Amino acid sequence: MEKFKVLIINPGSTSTKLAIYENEEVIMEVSIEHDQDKIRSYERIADQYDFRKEVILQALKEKGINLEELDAVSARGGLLKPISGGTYSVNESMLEDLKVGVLGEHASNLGGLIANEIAQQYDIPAYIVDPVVVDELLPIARVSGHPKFDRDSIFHALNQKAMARKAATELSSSYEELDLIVAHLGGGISIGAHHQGKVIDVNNALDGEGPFSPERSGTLPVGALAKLCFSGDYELVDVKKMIVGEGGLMAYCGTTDSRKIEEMIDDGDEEAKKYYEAMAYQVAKEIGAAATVLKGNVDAIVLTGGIAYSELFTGIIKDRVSFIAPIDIYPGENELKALAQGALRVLKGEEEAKKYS
Ligand SMILES: Nc1ncnc2c1ncn2[C@@H]1O[C@H](COP(=O)(O)OP(=O)(O)OP(=O)(O)O)[C@@H](O)[C@H]1O
Ligand SMILES: CCCC(=O)O
Repeated sequence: MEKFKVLIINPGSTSTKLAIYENEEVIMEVSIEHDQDKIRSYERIADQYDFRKEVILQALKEKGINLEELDAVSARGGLLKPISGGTYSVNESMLEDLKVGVLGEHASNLGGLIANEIAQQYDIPAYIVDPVVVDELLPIARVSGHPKFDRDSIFHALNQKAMARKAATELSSSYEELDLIVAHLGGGISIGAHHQGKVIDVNNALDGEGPFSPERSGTLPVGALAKLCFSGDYELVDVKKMIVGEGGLMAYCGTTDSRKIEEMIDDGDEEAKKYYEAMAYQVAKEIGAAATVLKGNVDAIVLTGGIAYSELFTGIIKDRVSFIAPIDIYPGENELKALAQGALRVLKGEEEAKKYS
């Protein structure tokens, strides 16, 4: 069997994760935690380009990786224009959009850019796989409630699709044949209705939709929010932070770390208990909504992301949604493997790389 060696790059807000895969096997994996003061010293995420690239190259050097042996680079990226799911070749239009942040700033914008530079140097292809802007929404799901606003699909597409494929394998079926609900429970929370391989509805996890999460507000009462915006007490930047970064558990309990919240609950903190349960309640409610999108035909509900490690949290959700379908719990995320698999499907000729335009 032909062997392919792929460098994987996954830039997150506080860390950069790297791996080398030889076909499905991990040869090396490392998570580089960045100095937060250093990260904050850059005005824009795009300004971190040189810093992150150097850190990556240094880490690969320290691990003794010979970049000449690589067959491809696969990266997480980015806030591009809406696209369907799959593996994309990094091309000029994509690089332009990642540089200017066509849909906004996100750490994953750096993925395609850095992958491209390394790939060019070694004359190999660079790919991105299932970026956060994967948009497979049904036309009806795009309607917001006012013609001035459309609903956008921004979510944990890479991990949701990887875990949906895993669930399909365990059901001895294929992703394209099943109807699944996938709840990614991380710093942000997204709940996707997957219908035969397409995410036909999902909450926009980066812009105040869906359940609240450790660091995000989710949907807020819109009239009260409009009033607050015009109170004169807040700038746009403050309100944006309430929605993403400093909303949700952070605003209620002062931490985004669910493990700390559980310690607070163990110590008898009733407020922490109320808000943690409320977050699980909102997740369950959104899963119920996704079940209606799938008209009740749900083969499985998948719970994933960091908080899926918590038996307390998943227990509250299970209690409310187990009547809908069997529940599979795949804690954490498998984004590095998903990036490798996306590139491998193309390198092995099982899929053609899509073109971004
Ligand atoms: N064993 C655990 N038990 C409970 N919660 C946990 C556990 N491990 C991680 N978490 C929680 O998971 C959350 C972070 O999840 P994750 O690492 O998936 O998010 P992220 O990668 O930072 O953000 P995102 O998933 O939105 O990209 C935090 O609230 C963290 O406390
Ligand atoms: C919603 C996209 C991924 C994230 O930043 O949480």
